[in-house]
Order: sequence, then structure tokens, then C-alpha cells
Amino acid sequence: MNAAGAVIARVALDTPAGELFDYSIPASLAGTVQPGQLVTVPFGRRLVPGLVTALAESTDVPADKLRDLATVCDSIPPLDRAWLALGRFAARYYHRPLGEVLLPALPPMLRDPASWPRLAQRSHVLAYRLQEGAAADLLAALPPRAPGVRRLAEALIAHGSLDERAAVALYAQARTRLEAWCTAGWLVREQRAAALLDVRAASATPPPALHAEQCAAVEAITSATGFAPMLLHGVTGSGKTEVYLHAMAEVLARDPAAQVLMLVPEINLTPQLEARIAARFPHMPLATLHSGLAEQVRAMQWLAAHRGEARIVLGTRLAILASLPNLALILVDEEHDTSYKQQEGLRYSARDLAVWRAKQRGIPVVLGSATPSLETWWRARQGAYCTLTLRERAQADAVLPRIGLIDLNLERQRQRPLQDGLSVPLIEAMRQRLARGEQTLLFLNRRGYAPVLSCASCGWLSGCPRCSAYLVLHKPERRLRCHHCGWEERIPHHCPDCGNVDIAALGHGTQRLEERLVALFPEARIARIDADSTRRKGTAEALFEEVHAGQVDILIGTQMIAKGHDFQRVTLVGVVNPDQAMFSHDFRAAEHLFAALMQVAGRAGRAGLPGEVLIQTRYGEASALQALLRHDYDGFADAQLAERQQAGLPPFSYQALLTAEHRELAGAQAFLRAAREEALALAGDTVHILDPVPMSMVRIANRERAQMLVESDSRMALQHLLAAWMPACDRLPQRQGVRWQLEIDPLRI
Ligand SMILES: Nc1ncnc2c1ncn2[C@@H]1O[C@H](COP(=O)(O)OP(=O)(O)OP(=O)(O)O)[C@@H](O)[C@H]1O
Ligand SMILES: [Zn+2]
Repeated sequence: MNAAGAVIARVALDTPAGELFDYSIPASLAGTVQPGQLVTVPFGRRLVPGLVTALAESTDVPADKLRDLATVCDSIPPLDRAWLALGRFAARYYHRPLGEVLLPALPPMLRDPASWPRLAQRSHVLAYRLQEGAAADLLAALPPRAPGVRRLAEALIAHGSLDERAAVALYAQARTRLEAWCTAGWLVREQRAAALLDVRAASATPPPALHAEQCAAVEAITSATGFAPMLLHGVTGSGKTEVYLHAMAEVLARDPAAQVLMLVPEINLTPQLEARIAARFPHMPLATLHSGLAEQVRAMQWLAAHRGEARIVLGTRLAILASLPNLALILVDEEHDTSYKQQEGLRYSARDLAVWRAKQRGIPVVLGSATPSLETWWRARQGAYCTLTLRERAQADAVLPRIGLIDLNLERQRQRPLQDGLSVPLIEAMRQRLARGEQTLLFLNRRGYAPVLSCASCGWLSGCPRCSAYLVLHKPERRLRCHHCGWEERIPHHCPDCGNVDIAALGHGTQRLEERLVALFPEARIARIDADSTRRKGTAEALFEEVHAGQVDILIGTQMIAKGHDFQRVTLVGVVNPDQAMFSHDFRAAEHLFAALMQVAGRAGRAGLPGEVLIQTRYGEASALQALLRHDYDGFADAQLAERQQAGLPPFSYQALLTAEHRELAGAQAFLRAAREEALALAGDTVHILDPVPMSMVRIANRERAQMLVESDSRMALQHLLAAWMPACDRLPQRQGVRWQLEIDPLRI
């Protein structure tokens, strides 16, 4: 369609009502409107942002109803076809209106027309790089309120050169502070200070020589032509990151416009990796994208990717929706990680969309993991994905850790009671590490002090008034907190039911563990990393930095510490309580437990000193634990696949989950039953529609929840049914008062 001839713009709006809206292009804007452009349009009595998806010469909207486009955003180049196609695919596959996919995929500032004019000027702040020469300028421009950065800049000037470690640390610090300035609006006023941080030029130590398996992997990635999905299956510490960096270097060198997208599962993995990439590629513009960035920063980073300026884009799952006009390679680190699945709104899998994007563009995509998801493993087993294997740890003398079980039944027989969840052998092993000056990492995936408070005389338990869950005791804050709805209250002095003052904390969380360790090892330096200890921006980074610098003897933490981090001094990993995860009805529970344990075990002994992993358990015979003792991912995965195949479960079938919530469970169930009737009328015998059931946590924030699973051996048949079924659900009278949503390929059931 020629822009000059078009009189109608088809616009996507962020609204659940309908798909696209037609607007006429007023004469004043004739010839300027293109697909992919941001616009504002009148909608009801408001002016709202929209995205032009297509132009047309005519419309079915009657002339008296047809309204004019209001404004066109000319400070942001139009989104390209590939990006619009990604949005269309996601809308179709996940069954959401296109507008509810496209607009939320943009950073919040781009959805706010008031900020459009400003965005054009600000993208250069992206640089974040401080050349030594620019440090003096920066110092002069600094507001007096930034003493930390002032010191930093002084240090930069003082140092002739920095080694990689120092450079990386400095860069990470400076980066955090720069973000704070951006938020405060300081940077924007000071154009001179905007050409920031490049501590890297001073450093850039050469990369290590790759070992043979790494070479082979890099070679396979860089010699691939067209769409090439690959599984990089490397044991923990085998140097997968080095493979990514080398492949990246090659792709970037080959084509001066090429962009590489690298996804990581956790925000707290970005600073270290960003610093490492920055040190390795001193002159390559790098953008990061994750939800922890200040709005302005995020918008600028996003635009740098969109304009093709950023050559490397590092981000969490939301980065898969970034506009990347010259995308040439996608790397998905820890591809098995469930945080690649968005849990609200558009419930996409960033890993799956990565594969789709690679296919659409005809480029390689590397899915890396020590514990691949069974979906990926199955595709690799079938030859649909090419498998690249790293069998050995990368660093000289580093071998996989020895894994042992501590049998808690035996501990009880021997009458050696646990001390706040810690067994005697684990405490002894920690004592040895302390004596040798080595680090211990303790993994307990439960934050807070104790999961519940209880009355010894009447049996009262601290339930949440709004959820079917217990209030968790947070001792330092002196609060009881619901981890599901956010409800908070003071810790009662006596039992609310019977008045008894003898109320006790049951079970253990990370805070309680920390308290006990302080008592056990008063001389040790102990740090705790969980969502509570890292609530303030920058604290997680600072804590990890202390661990890496050897200023911590014992690190306690939740899954935040369990994956991805390349700890060089940890020789003991203790798994405090894996048993709570062992009795789930979810068919993926064993897979997730195995992956979590193998990942956390993989933090031990990465740099030459022998590592040991001790797992406290009452169920040592469990197949996940037995396979773990042998470091046998392959055997475990193949056995799981055989079970799944027999039971007709994913990856041998495809699922969608319809969930409904209502003030009363009956209301949610009634909706699902009605929806089921509709589905039965539409479905052939290739799609199986299960009965609605209450969810295992039935009430959250005073709403009761039920779910219904739909499955099929054929993805096409399932998709076909959903396409016809969803509009029917929208019309059901039982939907009154019900919030419902569909999730495709659910990971937790
Ligand atoms: N060829 C090499 N020679 C020496 N050291 C290397 C080599 N490749 C990587 N390393 C080092 O080995 C360590 C582990 O590498 P990396 O963190 O990339 O492992 P990984 O495979 O990503 O592990 P995980 O899955 O546990 O996160 C790092 O300290 C890295 O610098
Ligand atoms: Zn609650």
C-alpha cells in the first residue's frame, strides 16, 4: 500500500474490546502515516495512544462514525514489519487481542504521548561509558549531592589502567548510580556528562583460550546458515558464557550492523554479565532491558535497540519483545528457567518466542543450560535442534562437585536433633570451610523467618484473612506477611483465639537460618540474599559483589543465589530443605526440583578447589536425588520423558489452562462448566477437555479460583479449538463477576 493513496489507518489500541480500529487520515497528515507508527486517536471521549498496523483505501466503518487520527509521533521511527509480525504471531498463538499485545510490549514511556517529543533527544544518554578523559568533565558536571560518583570519577582519573575485576566492579557501581541520576533528571540537564562510562577501554583483558568443546560449539553456531536452533548443553561451570561471547564477537565482527540479543532469566544476573560484556567489547554499544530500570532509562535503552544503535542487547524475558531491526543471533541462557514464562497479561514464553523470531529471521538461536527443559531436550533428542555439548568444567583443575545426602531419618535415630533446620554433619562441614577460609552457600527456598506462627495450646495458625495461605513471620520487621496478597499485620503478643501467650514460629525461613548461623559462628561473616534483603535498589548487586570479593564466609539465600552466578570461592553448598518440593501434584515438580538442585550444586568448586554439596533429606531414594548423585541429567531426563510419553503429557501433548476467579468458588466453577459445554460442542475427539477443579491455592485476595485443563496430541487441533472457543467464552452469561484467562503451554498446573 502506497502511503500517499491510503485514507484509512488500521490502529491497534490497548483495549480488550475488539481487534483493530479504523481511523481516517486527515489531509494534514496525508502521506506521513505508515504501518508501525505510534499515533494518538480519539477513543470515546479520550485521546489514546495507538499503533498503526496497516493502511487501507476503504473501511466498513460508516462515514458518520469514522473519526480522524489525531497526531502522528515523528520522533520515533516506525516499528518494522518483523516486529509487527512477532506481535501478530503472539496475539494469535496466545489468543489475545493484537492491541493488548503490541502496546504493552513497548516501554511505558513510549505509550505516553506526552513524552514522545522528549524521547527524540535523549537517546544518547544510553552510552553510559566513561572514558578516562571524560571523567574529568563528568567530575566538573557532577551535582554536589553525588559524593559516591565523585569518588568514582576521581578513582578513574587516578588509575592509569585497571585490571578486569576492578573495571567490572567499577562499571557495575557506576551504572547503578547513573540510573539513579537519570531518574533524578540530573543527566539530562548536563549534556556533557552524558557520554559516560567506559572504564573498559582501560582494561579489556584478553579472553581465555577456549577448550576443544567450546571451540566446536562456537564453530557450529557461527557457521550455521539460516534458521538454526541449537541446544548448548554444558555442565555447570563448563564455560557456556565464553561460548556466547565468542559467538557474539564473530557475528558482530562479520556484519557492522548486526545485533545480538542475549536473554538471562533473572534481573540480578544482568549487572555482572553486563559488566563482563562491556569489558570484552569496549566499543560495542550495549543496551540492557529489564523491569528494574527507571522508566526513562528503559525507554532510552529500548530506543537504542530499535534504532539499531545498540549492537548487543542484554535482558530478561521482556527483552524478547524488543524491536531489533538487524537481529542476527539470539542467545537464551538457562533456557530451562521458568521465569522465561510471563505470568500475567500476555502469558508468553520468551524462550519459545526466541525460537519463533529466529525462524522468522532465518538466524541461529542458542538455548543454553546444564539442565535443559524436557521440551527442549526432546526436540534435541529428535534432531530438530542441533546439540552442542560441554562435558567438562572449564577452569583448570575444576571438576564437578561431590554430592552427598544427609539422611535426616538417621540423624533422628542417632538423636542428633536439627538446629533450626541444620543437621550436625552440615554444621561440621561448614565449620571446616570456615577454618580453611572457604565459602559456604546455603540454599533454602523460603524467605522470612518462619512460614507460620502457631499457638501451642489451641492450635491456632496464622492464616491470611484474604487467602488460603499462612501469614509468614518476618522477625526483623516484626510483621506477619502474606506472600500472595501483600496483607500485613503486627505479630500478636498472644493467641488471637485463646489468649495464650505461648505462640511459636513453626518451620524455617532464611531469616531464621541466618539468626542461627550468627549464633553458631559468631566469627563468620554472614550474608543473606532474598527478596527481603534486596528490596532496595542496588543492594543485591552490592551483596553479590561482597561475595565475589571474598568478604562473605557464609551466604544464605533463596533461588536468587542458586543459578547463573560464577562464584569462585564457594567450596560447600548446603541444601537445607528440598523435601517441601517433593510432594507436588504437578507433573513437572520432579523436573523443576532436579534442575534447581543441579543448578545450586553447580555453584560449588568452580575454580579448582574441590567442591562438595550436601543435601539434607528424608527421601534419599527419590529418583531426582539419585540421579543428582550421579550428575546424570541425561538419564534423569530420558526416564522422565519415557514417563511423560506413557502418560501422554507434554512434550508429547499440548496444553492450555483456563482459569477463573470469582468472589465465590461456585461462581468460578459455574463459568468453567459453561465454558466446558461450549468446548465440548466445538471439539472433535482430538482435543480432551478435563473437568474444572479448584486450584490448589483456592483463595487469593478474597477471590476464589478454579481451573480447567484442555489438552491434545496435536498443537494445531488445540489452537483451532481455542480460536473458536475463546469468543464463545466471551459471550457466556456466567462470565458476570468472573475474571478469567487462558494460558497456553502452562508451566504450573
Ligand atoms: N576456556 C576457558 N579456560 C579457562 N577458564 C574458562 C574457560 N571458559 C570459561 N572459563 C571460566 O570458567 C568459569 C565458568 O564459566 P561460565 O560461568 O561461563 O560457566 P557456565 O557454563 O555458564 O556455568 P553455569 O551453567 O553453572 O552458569 C568462569 O569463571 C569462566 O571465566
Ligand atoms: Zn493473603
